Amino acid sequence: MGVEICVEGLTKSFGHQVIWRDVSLTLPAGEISVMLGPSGTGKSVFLKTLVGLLKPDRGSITIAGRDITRLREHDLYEVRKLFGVLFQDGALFGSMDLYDNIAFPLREHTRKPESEIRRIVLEKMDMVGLIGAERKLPGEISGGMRKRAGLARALVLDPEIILFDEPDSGLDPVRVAYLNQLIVDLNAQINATFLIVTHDIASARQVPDNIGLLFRRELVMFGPRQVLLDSDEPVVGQFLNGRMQGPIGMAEEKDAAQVEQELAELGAGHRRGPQGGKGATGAGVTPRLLPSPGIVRPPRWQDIADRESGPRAREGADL
Ligand SMILES: Nc1ncnc2c1ncn2[C@@H]1O[C@H](COP(=O)(O)OP(=O)(O)OP(=O)(O)O)[C@@H](O)[C@H]1O
Repeated sequence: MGVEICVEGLTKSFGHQVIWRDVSLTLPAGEISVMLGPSGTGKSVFLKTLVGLLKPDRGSITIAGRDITRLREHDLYEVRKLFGVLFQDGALFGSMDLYDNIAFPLREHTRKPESEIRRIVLEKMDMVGLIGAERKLPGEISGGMRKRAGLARALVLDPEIILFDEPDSGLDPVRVAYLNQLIVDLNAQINATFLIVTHDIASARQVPDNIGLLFRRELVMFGPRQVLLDSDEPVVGQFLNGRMQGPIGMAEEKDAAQVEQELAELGAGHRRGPQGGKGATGAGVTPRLLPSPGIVRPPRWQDIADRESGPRAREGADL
């Protein structure tokens, strides 16, 4: 059913470099959340901290009633079994075919017989559309297929939580669209809690229930998708519209006077970026990507479908 992750007052530094401080948020059980932020703001560090690979300096991460920042290695090992992680490149073993790659966690962490392993591997390969590619090596397939293989491997231990580190990196827009649909479909089918780190604005607008944004060593905002898409917070608007105008600069943060001038110009209707315009919503709130027809949807999807087809959504569509 997925478990809730409750993060409170989390701070992480490497030496004197503070990565982020006082991060608090709750990833609701079974929902999809996306974490955004400019490069280097510590999104990957956040994922690694959630799974217990990095220790925070302060704060707590409560999963299934236990603060994992205080667990000993042995107990942490048990908690990690709740997680599936999709790394950026799929993190497949190059010398193993896809079948053996996907079977690896089952052979490593369980005592299941090969017949049961075969059933599970083929089931997960089917879920991600890879049936027939069992004997391919990672080097022989496309980047999109490698991601799907990595996803199948993340699924074999039936995780309650799946973390995705930039699942769309290196994929063309069509492959990203297919992967997004797969993510939404999987979430509806297995009902696990998903957290996705991405730079892809279109994905961030359509896929999640919740969006968070890390900037200037803080979590600027975390909340329901529509709240962030409607937000007047300059950095949120800049990021979700991919604009140059706003607090985020090319290599580093801009000074306050420059930001103020840019935002004033933007407010006065001076369009300079590809999607210049005021507010995060720009051309209305992007509709939510729904699970494919035929997939039995958990109850929250009905609420989303009703909301998306309600009067407000129609107003947005008329703009
Ligand atoms: N093990 C480590 N030791 C020291 N510094 C680290 C370590 N891991 C990450 N960092 C630093 O933490 C900062 C944040 O890195 P991270 O990879 O989490 O950023 P990110 O937001 O995921 O970036 P991107 O969007 O470019 O992938 C960087 O300055 C990085 O150099």
